[in-house]
Amino acid sequence: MKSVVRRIGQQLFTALSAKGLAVLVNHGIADEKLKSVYADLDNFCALPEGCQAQYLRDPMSNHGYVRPGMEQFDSTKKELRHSFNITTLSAATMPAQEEVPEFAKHAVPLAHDLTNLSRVLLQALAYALGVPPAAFLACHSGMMQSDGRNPSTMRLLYYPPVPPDDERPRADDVAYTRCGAHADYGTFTLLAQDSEGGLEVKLNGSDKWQAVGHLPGAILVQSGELLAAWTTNLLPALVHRVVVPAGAYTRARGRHCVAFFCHPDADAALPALPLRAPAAPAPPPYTPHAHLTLHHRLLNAAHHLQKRFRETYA
Ligand SMILES: O=C(O)CCC(=O)C(=O)O
Ligand SMILES: [Fe+2]
Repeated sequence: MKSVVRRIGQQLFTALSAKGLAVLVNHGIADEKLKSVYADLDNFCALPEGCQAQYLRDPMSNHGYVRPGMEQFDSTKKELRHSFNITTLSAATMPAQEEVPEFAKHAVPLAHDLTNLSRVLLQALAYALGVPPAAFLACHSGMMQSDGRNPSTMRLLYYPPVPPDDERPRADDVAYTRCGAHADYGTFTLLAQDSEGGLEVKLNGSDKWQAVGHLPGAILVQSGELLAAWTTNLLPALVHRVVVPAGAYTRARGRHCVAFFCHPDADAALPALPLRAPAAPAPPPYTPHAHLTLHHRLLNAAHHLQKRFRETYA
């Protein structure tokens, strides 16, 4: 088992250091589990606003429903996106049985699966970086423990169909997008998506957006800002966005995905990296929020996260 995890670590390190992105196959999470939560989120989005309002995101815990426009990465466009952030697994904080019958029943096991998968990847990465796997794992011990010690979040996302240009009132002369450019804030993000497409990334060193193709059943691993800061950019954060597809047919369809944002515990001090690393590559040309110094980010992951939330949530 240990040698398998080591090998995964080597492959993950190679992919994340070259691209900030890795593709996982044979991860053991059945597609049906994802389809079930996609359907539950559709049902939640179809509820009357008054009913949804009980579940609006709580800024303290980051848990809850985020309506389109409430979180913006790109202030120049309207971001058409519904999210349901899950940071605690208590059924009382999820849509009730009478509203979306199996929401909690589907979401909780999926959150456990993604937590377990994250734990394997954390150990694998630790081997590759030369830090003690148990210590690195211990820095993430509060993931999905529902006790407020760790900000890791499973987010269900639904991007509704985009209104066709000719049906948009002139006064509403606003450009739409699905998700503006950003890098995620934590250690890494696991991303499972349906086959609709639209995800684009800037691979390390390039200023060009590249579409990420859809590999059925695969889960993407995207490195986050905290991992980049901790490794002094040996593993650069992946800048990504979700664009509106070009064709009228695909624009008229919704897109679903599940993102699992893996973060360290709020009070964790990450183990020091051994100085075996080669010289860190130059930072990517697009460095969002460059005013936050590396030093500051490293010392205070919790403040870093709160700052990002202030920047993006209305
Ligand atoms: O929908 C996606 O594929 C990505 C969503 C995303 O980047 C985010 O919520 O941070
Ligand atoms: Fe993201």
